[in-house]
Amino acid sequence: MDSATRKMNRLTMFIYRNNKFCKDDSNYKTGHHQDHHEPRRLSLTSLVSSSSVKPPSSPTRRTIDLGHGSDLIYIQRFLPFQKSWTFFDYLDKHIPWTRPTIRVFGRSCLQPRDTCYVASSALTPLIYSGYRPDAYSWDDFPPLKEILDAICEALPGSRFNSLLLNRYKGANDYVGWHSDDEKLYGPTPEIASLSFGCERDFVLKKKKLQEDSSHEKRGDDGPAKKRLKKSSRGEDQQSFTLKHGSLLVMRGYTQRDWIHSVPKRAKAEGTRINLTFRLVL
Ligand SMILES: O=C(O)CCC(=O)C(=O)O
Ligand SMILES: [Fe+2]
Repeated sequence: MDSATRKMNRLTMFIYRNNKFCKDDSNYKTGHHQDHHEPRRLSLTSLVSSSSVKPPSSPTRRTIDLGHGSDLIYIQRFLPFQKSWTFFDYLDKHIPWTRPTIRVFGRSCLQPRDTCYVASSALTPLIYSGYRPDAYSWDDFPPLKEILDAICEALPGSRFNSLLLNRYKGANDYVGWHSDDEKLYGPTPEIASLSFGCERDFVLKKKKLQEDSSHEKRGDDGPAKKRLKKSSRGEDQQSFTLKHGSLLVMRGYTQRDWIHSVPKRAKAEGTRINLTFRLVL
């Protein structure tokens, strides 16, 4: 075989393997995504220099009316698959993740996931579960600005100036029942939630009138269940599997009238990174 043929064969193999991978995106469901190293030809510099974050054709957008002025938008393939892995790797490596001690139901405990907070300067600080994260600057992480631009383009008229990042390092990491109804977001916050990596369930449950309005944030499942009247599945509960590269937007009175959680899932072995963009008023 001459060298030109060898070159051609290598090129054909490269194209074949990449296409095969693009079509087969099933292996990240349980977080076994080691294959994603194969097609990552995009350099990190292209993360900030190219404008290819925008999907080539507009992905399908589902609106879910929760009733009484609450609704959700779900866009499954908001970011392209491989680009999403490039973001995942950047965030996994470059975000200064911490696992803080928080207070839940009067007790101190380690937050069951890693976190980081990014916000524009001089905003009212965020405090949840007795924890006040230091805010990093958007300038520290240029790819986050790129993601923010893509979200703003998809949601005309929406504004975001802060971002809470969460990293779930396997099946036992979770976020308990809570709503993001802190005063600093106003009465009808819009929260845009972008997911990367291992798929996890995101469950919403309608608040009951009996619920104690001063409930603590992001607790474990037990006490929240006790305070809530038993909720029948159906209209009062919604569940989504948040896919790699997907965008979920919570709007209207969703934070006032609903609680949400990402429960532990034995089969979710891989790492998941979630970004929630918010507007501090
Ligand atoms: O990880 C998620 O999908 C949700 C995170 C969340 O609810 C929060 O940070 O308030
Ligand atoms: Fe939340």
